[in-house]
Amino acid sequence: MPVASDIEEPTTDADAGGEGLPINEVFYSLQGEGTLAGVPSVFVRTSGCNLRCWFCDSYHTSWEPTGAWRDVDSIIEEVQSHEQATHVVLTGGEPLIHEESVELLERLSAEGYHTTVETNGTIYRDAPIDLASISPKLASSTPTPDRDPKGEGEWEEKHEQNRIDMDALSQMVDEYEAQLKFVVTDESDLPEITDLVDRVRAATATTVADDDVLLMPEGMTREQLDGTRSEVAELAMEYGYRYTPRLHVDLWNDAPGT
Ligand SMILES: C[S@@+](CC[C@H](N)C(=O)[O-])C[C@H]1O[C@@H](n2cnc3c(N)ncnc32)[C@H](O)[C@@H]1O
Ligand SMILES: Nc1nc2[nH]cc(C(=O)O)c2c(=O)[nH]1
Ligand code: SF4
Ligand SMILES: [Mg+2]
Repeated sequence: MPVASDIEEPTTDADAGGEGLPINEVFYSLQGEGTLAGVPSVFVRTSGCNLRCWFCDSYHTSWEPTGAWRDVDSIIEEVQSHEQATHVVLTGGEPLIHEESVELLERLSAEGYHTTVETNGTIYRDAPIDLASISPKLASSTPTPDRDPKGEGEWEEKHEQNRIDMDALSQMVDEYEAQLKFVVTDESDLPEITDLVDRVRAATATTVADDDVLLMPEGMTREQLDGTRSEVAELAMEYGYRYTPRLHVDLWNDAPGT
């Protein structure tokens, strides 16, 4: 499976502008999260993010964005090289910070692919998205000085201000088939989740069923998930929400390109 290091020379600043999209990695795997878990899929990971979750499992797309600028043709070509795949997952970083993601999705859709977009739900774009896999960020994601993986809390305020945009979130839920996939650190996250789900329900014309709400245990390694998955599974049963595993972590731990 191709990994980040297979992609030309990384740029140091994925926000710096260029032709096409800053791509951190393209790889073929099983969708590990959400309602399509287990489906063979090609992942296209853009670089750059408007948030900075302390726990981000894609550090080199957020805290230290790296990648190579690639045109849409070359990305499509690499996707098509995985001949068995009918599903493509566009992720990041935050893929919807890039206007060019719309063109990529249009081309993928025209080629007949099912498209999932993994997004933090803060930016709305009009694009052929078959599944909006929205992971709104909770207060427990905020990089306070004691949890900052890089600096001393410089991102705390910006992250806190930008992590929820109700207009973008509601529009996404209204326009696309959507799942709300929350990263759960412990039971203290649940009141915020129920409140946010209520607010989304009030703001949209769409029915958001309890099983459109997914609780995903926080953890980027098997060892970390060992500390969260049982509690999160119990919370899903208690609240009537859906549990999603992190199948890729269970299968391959934190290996690159999985
Ligand atoms: C790296 S993000 C990229 C897409 C988008 N920026 C977002 O956050 O939804 C992909 C998925 O991984 C989740 N994620 C990131 N770090 C995680 C961690 N340590 N444990 C569990 N899920 C994590 C995110 O919430 C999101 O659902
Ligand atoms: N196998 C696998 N499934 C995933 N689902 C969402 C992912 C992501 O990073 O967005 C992801 C990922 O990184 N790997
Ligand atoms: S929003 Fe997504 S990519 Fe950005 S820091 Fe959080 S988990 Fe990472
Ligand atoms: Mg991932």
